[in-house]
Amino acid sequence: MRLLVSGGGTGGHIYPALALIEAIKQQQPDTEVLYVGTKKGLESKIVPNAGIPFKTIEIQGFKRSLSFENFKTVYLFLKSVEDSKKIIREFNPDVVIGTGGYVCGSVVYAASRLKVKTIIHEQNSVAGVTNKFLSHFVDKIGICFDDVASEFPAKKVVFTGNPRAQQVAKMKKSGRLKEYHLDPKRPTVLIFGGSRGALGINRASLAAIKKFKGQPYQVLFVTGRVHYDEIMKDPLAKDLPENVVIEPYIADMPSILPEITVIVGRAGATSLAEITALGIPAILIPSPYVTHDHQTKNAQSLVNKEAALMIKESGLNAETLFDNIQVMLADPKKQAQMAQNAKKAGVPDAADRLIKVINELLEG
Ligand SMILES: CC(=O)N[C@H]1[C@@H](OP(=O)(O)OP(=O)(O)OC[C@H]2O[C@@H](n3ccc(=O)[nH]c3=O)[C@H](O)[C@@H]2O)O[C@H](CO)[C@@H](O)[C@@H]1O
Repeated sequence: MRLLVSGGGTGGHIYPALALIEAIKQQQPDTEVLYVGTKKGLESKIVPNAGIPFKTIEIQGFKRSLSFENFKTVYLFLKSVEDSKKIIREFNPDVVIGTGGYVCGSVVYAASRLKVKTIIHEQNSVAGVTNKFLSHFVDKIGICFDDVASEFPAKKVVFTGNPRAQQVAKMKKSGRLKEYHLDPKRPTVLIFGGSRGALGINRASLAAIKKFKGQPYQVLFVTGRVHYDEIMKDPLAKDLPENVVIEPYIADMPSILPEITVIVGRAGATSLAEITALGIPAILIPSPYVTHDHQTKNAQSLVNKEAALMIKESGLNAETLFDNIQVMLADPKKQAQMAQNAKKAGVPDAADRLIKVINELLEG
């Protein structure tokens, strides 16, 4: 099979694509893959590092108000559709898959104009702007939350779950925490604010560091690459307690997740797919800065199943962060129940489900 994938901007759109590619290559080793992203998005680092052929186009998102920038955006969109067509003609894919982010808008649209088979994957409980636009042109739409189905043409929608879940579900404890100078035998709290880090979570975590001192658990606090230097300059990050480690980014998150006792983080859809794939108790702090507040909706779906706790960003500070961690760590019964509930919400065969959609589309 010749597979062209596009999705980017943030990790939440990139890692599902990489997980899908990994699963397809396992099942159909002669598959040829090309990934199309932008230079500016995280994909320009993550995808070549994963050894996947990568090409870029130039694109930018629309501003909400009428502005000169929007004319530039329209120009860039039309140009990027032409550039995408060139790449598609050269690569000659059997199918083009978009996993979200502005970049896949141009690529998948161009593919549909060239009559190439197309699929989009929507990770969230609220449809992204790009996927909503593309839903009129594509053949199939893979979703991860039932709620989002009503936003798309019904006959195209298939519930697949997020392929990243399958990649993570098969991971076992491997002692990798040692690489971060942590003890794999000690309960571990992982704090991170999605793929780019989150200022609010970073501030509260920084202010909570002194409280973590002497606790029976250890804390791996991941700041996000762009925030790391600033955090490390802060006096609160000096003389860290022996049980706190600060890192800018975890390149191979699936390898450490099985060793994590509790996750504190945003409620990005791909993070939630990982949490539910393994059944990790979580304290979720949804980003209030995303379209239609979709992270609150993502998080609420787990809270309703008693699979996670939620703190609103407006109520987040060192005390609420620390107190929620204490409550969770002090109650193994609650942890186990939450883990079980989370796992029930997981879709550990999501990549296989999406591959089935691809195969059926190609056969049909
Ligand atoms: C601000 C924003 O627009 N966020 C969106 C973005 O979030 P974001 O890109 O943060 O996505 P998610 O939280 O869903 O996923 C983050 C991904 O990055 C990985 N990771 C994170 C930190 C790290 O150090 N190493 C690492 O590998 C996680 O394991 C996970 O696979 O895409 C998600 C999926 O469409 C949406 O639900 C989010 O609302």
